[in-house]
Amino acid sequence: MLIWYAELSSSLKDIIYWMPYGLAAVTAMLAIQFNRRQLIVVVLVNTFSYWLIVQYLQQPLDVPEAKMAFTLVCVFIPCNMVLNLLIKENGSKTLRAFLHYWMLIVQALVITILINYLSVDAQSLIENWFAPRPIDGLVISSSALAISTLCLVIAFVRLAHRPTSLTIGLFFSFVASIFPLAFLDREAISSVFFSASMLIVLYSGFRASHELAYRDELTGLLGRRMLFERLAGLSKNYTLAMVDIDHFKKFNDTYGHDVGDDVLAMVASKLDQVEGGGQVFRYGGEEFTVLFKGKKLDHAIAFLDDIRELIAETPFAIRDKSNREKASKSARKENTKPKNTVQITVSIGVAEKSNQHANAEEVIKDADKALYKAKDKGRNIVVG
Ligand SMILES: Nc1nc2c(ncn2[C@@H]2O[C@H](COP(=O)(O)OP(=O)(O)OP(=O)(O)O)[C@@H](O)[C@H]2O)c(=O)[nH]1
Repeated sequence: MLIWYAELSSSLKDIIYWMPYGLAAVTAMLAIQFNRRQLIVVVLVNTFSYWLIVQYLQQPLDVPEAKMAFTLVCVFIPCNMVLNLLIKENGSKTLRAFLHYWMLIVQALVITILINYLSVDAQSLIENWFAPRPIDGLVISSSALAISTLCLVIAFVRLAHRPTSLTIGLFFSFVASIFPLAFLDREAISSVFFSASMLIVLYSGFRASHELAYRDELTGLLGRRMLFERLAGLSKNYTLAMVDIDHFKKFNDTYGHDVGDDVLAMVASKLDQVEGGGQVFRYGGEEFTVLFKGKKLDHAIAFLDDIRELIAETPFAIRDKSNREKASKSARKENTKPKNTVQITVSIGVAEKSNQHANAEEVIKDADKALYKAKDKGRNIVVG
């Protein structure tokens, strides 16, 4: 868009000018629908910043109000974007969410007042800190650059700590929003980059909602719904394995449901390391499915056996709760450390899609039959 902008018709230029507002409206509607405060905050930050740029920054930066607007927007965007990433998502209609919106509205009012009504002396005091002193052709000031860089580093650490679709989207929408600040002299740059920023959060909002519907919360694996969707798109040439944790009921009865959940998560993370092109799904309860697209039975069995062995060789640490309750305070400290370990094993039944299978359900049935055989044979084994 930026490359061809000069040659575009005036009506197309108008569309580009209004695009950030249009995308903001769409994102806001979806954010309310998805119940996501973080998306609404991005909409508010971007909409106000874009308005500020359009309103005050279409003139040379040495005009006092332009200088002040630029100074403030360079601090407003990074600080609010990083804060948004750091505050945990807890819905768009909670008290905390409304406080956050109000905080932004107050900031927007203060900024507008500062630009229009602050005395020249007070303005120059603020500008001494943040004024746009160009560095190497960039318009952004060194202090604004320092603030943006610090906020980007914090946002990146947050992203690395919890890389979900939404945090990835929030991070890159932040990058897209601060980018034009360094190149404000280019025509239409803010329209294009604020639009990009909105599109990124819009897309990540869709991704996050999609994952919510298709991902299993406990294990982080894709769920049964996604398995059947994937299977519907495959006609032939795949191998499918059903994986079941051995004696899991006994385990649950002995150590409790919470420890059982930990075991499920551990087995899921080990299974997810399967090689050879296997994709893992939580089928339900303590059963998992591994799908090998375009692979033969022997190929799948070899990789599944490796993963079965890996699970059997990984000791699972149990915290002894009952003893902890009886123990004295000092002893309690001791007991919070893993006390004993247990061995977890899985049995695996495998089936390859053939002409005799009319549909995916029949392949699953055959893999289930093989799984029963594995249990009969004494468990901790792969049967194909
Ligand atoms: N903690 C926990 N337990 C679950 C979950 N889903 C299913 N279970 C338990 O998994 C157990 C399944 O046990 P069974 O199907 O009887 O079989 P098993 O004890 O694993 O024995 P074999 O399969 O014959 O080796 C039941 O006790 C369920 O309550 C879950 O999400 N969390």
